[in-house]
Amino acid sequence: MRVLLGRAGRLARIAASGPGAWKGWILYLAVLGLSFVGVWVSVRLIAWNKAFYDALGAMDAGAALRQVGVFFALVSLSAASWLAGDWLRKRLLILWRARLTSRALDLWLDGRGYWLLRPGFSAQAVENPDQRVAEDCRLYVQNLLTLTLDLVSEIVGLVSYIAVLWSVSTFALSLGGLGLDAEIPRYMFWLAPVYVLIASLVTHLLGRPLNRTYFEREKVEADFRHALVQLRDRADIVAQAGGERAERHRLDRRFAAVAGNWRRVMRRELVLGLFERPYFQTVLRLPTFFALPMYFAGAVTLGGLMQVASAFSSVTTTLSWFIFKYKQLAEFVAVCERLDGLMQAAGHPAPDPDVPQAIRTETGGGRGLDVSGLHLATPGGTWLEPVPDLSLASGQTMLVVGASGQGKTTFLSALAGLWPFGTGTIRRPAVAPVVLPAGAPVLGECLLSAACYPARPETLERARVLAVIERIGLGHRLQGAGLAGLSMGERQRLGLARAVLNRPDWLLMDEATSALDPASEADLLAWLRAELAGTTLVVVAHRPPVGLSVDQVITLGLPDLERTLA
Ligand SMILES: Nc1ncnc2c1ncn2[C@@H]1O[C@H](COP(=O)(O)OP(=O)(O)OP(=O)(O)O)[C@@H](O)[C@H]1O
Repeated sequence: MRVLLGRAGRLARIAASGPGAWKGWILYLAVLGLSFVGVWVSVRLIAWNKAFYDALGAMDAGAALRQVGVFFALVSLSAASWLAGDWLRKRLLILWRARLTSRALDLWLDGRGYWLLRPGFSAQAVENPDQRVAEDCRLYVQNLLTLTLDLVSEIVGLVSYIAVLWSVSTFALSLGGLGLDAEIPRYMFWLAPVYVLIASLVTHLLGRPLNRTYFEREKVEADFRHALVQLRDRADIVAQAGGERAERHRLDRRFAAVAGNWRRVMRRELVLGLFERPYFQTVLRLPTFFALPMYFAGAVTLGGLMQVASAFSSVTTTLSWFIFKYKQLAEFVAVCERLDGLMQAAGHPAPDPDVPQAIRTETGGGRGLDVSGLHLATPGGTWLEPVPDLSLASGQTMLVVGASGQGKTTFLSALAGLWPFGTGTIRRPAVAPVVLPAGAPVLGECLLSAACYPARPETLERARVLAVIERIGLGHRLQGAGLAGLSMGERQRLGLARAVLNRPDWLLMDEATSALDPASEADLLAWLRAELAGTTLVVVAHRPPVGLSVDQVITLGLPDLERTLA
């Protein structure tokens, strides 16, 4: 319980604090105030019960008609306050959800959690972060509002209903029928909490396994959705490989986990429902039966009986909050665990502590690079071949070669400050480099944003951006098709445009021109070098790029076979 309150409290602090937090609190208090109006109407309806049924018992048509009018007035007030409360509650929901989402995104992106906390990279990898940010933020705020607002108004309601029940259940229950010479004064009043306490304990025992099952449900649903997104993203590869059956098998396996979890949820909800459902249906009827002995003994009128039954069921229904909300509480517990887990992990993203992470990075004033004693390891702790010590002056070009799998890409990651595993020292420019990764992935939503990434197109001079796109030979793609179907060579051209438009102090290129024909490669690299004359260049390639003069070559691990033969 303490752990849950800790998690829920940490998340609530994020949602309800910060600049302009007062707006949220005003909305919260307004919703709370409106829910009190609802409580007042319910209390008033208990008194209405007596007045109406007594009027019926006395065959007083005028009084009964007046009570019909009172009834409609009360119901209208209740409906109006409910609708207003619901509207304000929805506004509050989006306000607090936006804060929580923004904080989650800050932590996830700024601390590089999205990179460091990937499965296979970190011992505390965060699974399905997309679902946690997109859905859990919404579910958390939704449940927080429903549960806390309900709880407060239930507590206020409870005090009012208890007062009413105390005042109307004046009669005692004689235990003479059981052979005892005793009686329980105000027995209807004492019966209510005992009845609910026993029911709550039973509910908790039957419903406890639901927490874990709900937690699993979110995970398996997210895994299934993610598998479908992967199929969409890799549509061309799957189609070329004729991988439909393999994909179907993968999706079936993920869905089998969803179905398995669903069956477990069904079983557990059935067990809980076997108790909860009959309880729900009897809680409103039983009070009348409990009060019948007094009615037949002539201690109360028909109106009095209805009033005491109504007060009793109001008290028991309010006290039964825990029972009726059990499933929602279980879901809330699961959401708090997932969302707080993401926030905590992203706040201190730590890769596997058992693998050495002793790479010292110094940022020098210039654009040069110095590497000494650098020895890199994989996230699993396997050492790669040591990187030769090197010194690259500002504006120079270095070619990195080596057979496949020797650590060239890993070396670039380490230079960029993204690879924590290993030992040694790197002195590098202060500002982050532009990295053109192997495979030439394209980031951005249209050609303009992809060419400028990570700069936003509106921050650069539009005529220049268009001229660069023309220069790399993609002017014809400015209209229409967006980024769909760009060839590997075209994506690599876009990468070169990114480098030119972002004008980095240093540029890391991983097989960034491998798909270009030699003439285009020579032309574009000469253009890139002229545009970025002062930029320090580190180029990973299995064959020296055509048209780029290289100042230094280093070989990582085993050399390329081609170079060995040469
Ligand atoms: N996230 C990771 N988890 C486990 N092993 C990794 C990871 N990243 C890289 N490795 C391993 O580290 C080694 C070096 O990989 P790297 O990609 O740096 O090689 P490379 O020299 O760039 O290869 P290629 O020329 O084929 O692109 C490989 O054995 C690779 O499997």
